[in-house]
Amino acid sequence: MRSRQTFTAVVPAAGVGRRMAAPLPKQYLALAGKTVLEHTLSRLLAHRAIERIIVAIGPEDDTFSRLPLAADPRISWVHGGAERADSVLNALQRVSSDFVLVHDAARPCLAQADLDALLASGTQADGAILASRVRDTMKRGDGWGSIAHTVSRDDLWHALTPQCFPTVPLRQALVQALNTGVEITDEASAMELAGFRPRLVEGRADNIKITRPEDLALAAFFLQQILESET
Ligand SMILES: Nc1ccn([C@@H]2O[C@H](COP(=O)(O)OP(=O)(O)OP(=O)(O)O)[C@@H](O)[C@H]2O)c(=O)n1
Ligand SMILES: C[C@](O)(CO)[C@H](O)COP(=O)(O)O
Repeated sequence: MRSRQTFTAVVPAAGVGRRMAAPLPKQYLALAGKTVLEHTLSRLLAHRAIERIIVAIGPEDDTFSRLPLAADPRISWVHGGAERADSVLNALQRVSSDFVLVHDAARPCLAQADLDALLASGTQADGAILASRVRDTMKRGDGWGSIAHTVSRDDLWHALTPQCFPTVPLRQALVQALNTGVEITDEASAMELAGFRPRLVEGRADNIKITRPEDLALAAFFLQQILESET
């Protein structure tokens, strides 16, 4: 990464957290004294190359504006959309930097060293994503609750976030993918469909996405470990 390169980050935070089965959206659940979203935003703002953050929030969200961080001049917000990709695209309309980083609000356990590594690779034409190697043996189900076959785990990765891309190609790729109706669950999927080959940057497996109830306590532990290791 060129030493002066700066980035805008987009943080999709407009989900309802169905799988979390919590009384409020998971990005606002309490984690180590703050909300999940505040930790995620703080992780990004702690990096000198992150100049601005655009947060996509839900249409009914009246919590974000009450967070102390919402007053930070580097942070602005847009309304999200029906799917994660729509939320990201809404935020991308406000991005003017050459490169953009997209990071899930539900991933607070982001280590600065991983962010450094991603930003160093993300300024190439095809972009880059943080990813962690699959460790378990992987099975494909037959749709009826049994194993169809075992999937080779050679060079098989979990796609994580942040994901970093040139802004204009990403915006175009997302529009194109959404118009084709293909399910897009991360930004790299849209870029791949548009013919790009994003780089895989190996990151920590504890950069988990808080998705199910058991993830919150795990995230609290991982976040504490990461913050202690960075002081
Ligand atoms: N329409 C949506 C859906 C999701 N997200 C965000 O995308 C990230 C990853 O999505 P996911 O973990 O699936 O969050 P939810 O959609 O809230 O979870 P669920 O699928 O269990 O409802 C989250 O930070 C979520 O807030 C978003 O901005 N807009
Ligand atoms: C973007 C992502 O976190 C990469 O693994 C994942 O695709 C988000 O999926 P979700 O179903 O929206 O949580």
